[in-house]
Amino acid sequence: MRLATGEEMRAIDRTAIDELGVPGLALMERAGRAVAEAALALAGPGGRFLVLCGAGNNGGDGYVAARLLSAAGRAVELYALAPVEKLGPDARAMREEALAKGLAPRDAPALGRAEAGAGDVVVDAIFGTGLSRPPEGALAEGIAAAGRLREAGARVLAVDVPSGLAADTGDAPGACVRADRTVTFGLMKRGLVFFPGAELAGEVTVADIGLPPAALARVPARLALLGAREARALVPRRERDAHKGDAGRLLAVAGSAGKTGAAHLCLLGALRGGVGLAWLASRPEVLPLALGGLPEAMSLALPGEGPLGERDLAPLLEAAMAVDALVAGPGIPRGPATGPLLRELLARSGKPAVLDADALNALADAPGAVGPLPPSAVLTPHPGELARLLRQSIADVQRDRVATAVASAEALGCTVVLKGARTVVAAPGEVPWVIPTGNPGMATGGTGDVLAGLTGALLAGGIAPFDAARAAAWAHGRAGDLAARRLGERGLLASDLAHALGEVWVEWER
Ligand SMILES: NC(=O)C1=CN([C@@H]2O[C@H](COP(=O)(O)OP(=O)(O)OC[C@H]3O[C@@H](n4cnc5c(N)ncnc54)[C@H](O)[C@@H]3O)[C@@H](O)[C@H]2O)[C@@H](O)CC1
Ligand SMILES: [K+]
Repeated sequence: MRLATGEEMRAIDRTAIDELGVPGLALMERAGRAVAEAALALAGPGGRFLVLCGAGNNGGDGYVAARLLSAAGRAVELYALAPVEKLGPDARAMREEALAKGLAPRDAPALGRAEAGAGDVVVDAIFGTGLSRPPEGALAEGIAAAGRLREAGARVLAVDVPSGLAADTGDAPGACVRADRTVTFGLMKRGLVFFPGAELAGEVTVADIGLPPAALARVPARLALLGAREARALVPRRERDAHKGDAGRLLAVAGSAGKTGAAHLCLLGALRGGVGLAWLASRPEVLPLALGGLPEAMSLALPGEGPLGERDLAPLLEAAMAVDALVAGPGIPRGPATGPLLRELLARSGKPAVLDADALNALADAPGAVGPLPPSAVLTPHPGELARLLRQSIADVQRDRVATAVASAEALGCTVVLKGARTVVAAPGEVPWVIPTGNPGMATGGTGDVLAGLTGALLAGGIAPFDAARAAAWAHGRAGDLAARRLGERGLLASDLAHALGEVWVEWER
């Protein structure tokens, strides 16, 4: 599903109105109708509606909703929180129509005295995508009143976005409405997907307000949200006559003394991810500990000790030539020669590869800017790892996660999976995707190792790197969500998540 910014919505609206002849008032009427329908569905029997209208077209939608709710015979209190001179022509016309139908607008002080309770609905039409600075004055009072009325038992329905939310980022620069539901228009907004916006918006629905497909097509999509059906479509069903070779062979370079669990979880992720055959390459003393309880996995001992380096290239390359994909990184022993070894392994084998954790740190250890990798590589950094690769601070990486993921994919020439709350997957020349699955319970040791193994399994199964990365990130988050339902976010272990991948496949194979 495509995600839009406020600026993109304005460009689409302008195209629809100015070039395709769709009357702006018709769009506003449909927007207000969608709000009125959602408000009726949210209200209790006989519930009243308190409609709070601000200074822009968002307020215009509110005036339409108030008129339609009143016409449906429901009790409506209409609050006009901005002077009429501030309204644009469409919103002003809708206000006049509401007044002509007998609605009398009240002011901000009256809202301060308003009361509401269970069954009532507050319609928040104070700010939409036009918010340009933190709310203040009567408009901020409106936001505060919505909060007070919600505490008293009313439900809050946000029009387009919760008022006070920055529609492009999901940040709230000042006071912001907390909604139970949000009806957004035409396209899903970015700010409704990222935190805290995703939390403040409640349940979000996208209403079709009749924007012509030609207007939507005129403004290219720059970000998308991976839905369940889209994720599932990335992973082909297994043929009925498949054998283990078809499901792919994976070589994982993982684990070291003290980090045998990272290798175990990586292999577990790969096996639960459906790989046909999986090998763990590691130092001899690591193998028995890492593969305990994993009889399905095979092993490749890398003789010697200490960090991975030049002398490991020959055995790794030989093993790599016999598999379909590689994973490198979880818990590997890292030294100055590890980065060059991994680059050499990828270049000489030509196999698609997931690079995670200390493989990324090993690349970052090299002096100067980190140069491009083969296009079939998939990097799965958390913000700290990406910051090291890009020679930036973590705050820089996190400031605009989408932009960082896109820029790093371009600079590194391959797929980048920027992990965190709302993982972003980017690849050179592709529209980036946001992954909506997952929960804070996954912020626990080992879940990244599971993702690396799972991504490797999908790569080994022949799925293209960008598709494998997106499907794996989605399924990983979904498995985390399913496991957290049973164990709680607090109780969730990385191994629980790996096993819950089986439940995701049950959903997908239905
Ligand atoms: N044709 C269109 O453009 C349509 C727009 N629609 C609605 O219009 C909204 C966007 O309308 P607008 O661009 O008018 O923006 P808003 O309705 O979000 O209003 C913001 C208004 O308040 C002002 N403002 C911004 N921040 C402020 C602050 N902190 N304190 C005081 N005033 C502030 C802005 O200058 C602007 O006039 C959408 O969210 C959607 O609800 C819908 O009616 C569908 C059609
Ligand atoms: K709003």
